[in-house]
Amino acid sequence: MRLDVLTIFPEYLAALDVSLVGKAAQSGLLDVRLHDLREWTYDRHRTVDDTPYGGGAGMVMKPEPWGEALDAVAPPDGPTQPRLIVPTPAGRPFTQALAYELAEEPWLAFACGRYEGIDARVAAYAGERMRVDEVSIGDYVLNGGEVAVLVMVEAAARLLPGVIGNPESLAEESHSGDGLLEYPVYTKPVSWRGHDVPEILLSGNHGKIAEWRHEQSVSRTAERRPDLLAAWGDVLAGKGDADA
Ligand SMILES: Oc1ccccc1-c1ccno1
Repeated sequence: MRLDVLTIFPEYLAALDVSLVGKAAQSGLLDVRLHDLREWTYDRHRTVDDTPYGGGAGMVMKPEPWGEALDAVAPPDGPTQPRLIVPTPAGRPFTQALAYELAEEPWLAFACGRYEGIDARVAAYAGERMRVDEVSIGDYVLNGGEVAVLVMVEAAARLLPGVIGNPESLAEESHSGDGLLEYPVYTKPVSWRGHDVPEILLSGNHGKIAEWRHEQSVSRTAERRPDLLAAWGDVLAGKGDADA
């Protein structure tokens, strides 16, 4: 998978050089390319923003540098085009399902907006030749898209074959296939500062352990994410697909 990240803070993405994503890049599973948007500015101050049409506070990222950067990274006459992901609080929610989708893509490009956002014509222009998804990683506001890119790249890259040691562990994670939150986990020592490991986990009865873990997942989901259980309630009532 090729990953291009366009940003005015390429140093922010240095985290992509460490841990699992860094190892994947070193092993050739990922081809990570960082681009400083200011390479496509030509004035003395290397300006990337300007005041918003229609008034309002803050600044908007100018379309010209973005258009030239996208054309340089993904030439319009090139044989293939990337799927462009634009992190924004106004985007569709980033979910584990979308992470799996992105992990299937041969080429992803990420456009990191700052200020009040990127001139809307940039997504329209890119959409003339590539798939463009505006994506939010949650209902809160950041100063820029770089953090969101780190989140999405890690969530997708870890799903690539060969990136994590034991792919079986993917099946039991929160938001994995069954849509429930994962159960609590324990390791040695069996007793620690007055807290003991639940007896069932020491029983060796794998059927009972699986049952207990499922009960824990359901109770955690009901307590912390009743919205996920509601989705399952609809499925059980034959009203739809929990993954929708
Ligand atoms: O708050 C943001 C500012 C810029 C780019 C992205 C975001 C964001 C917030 C939540 N998901 O993405």
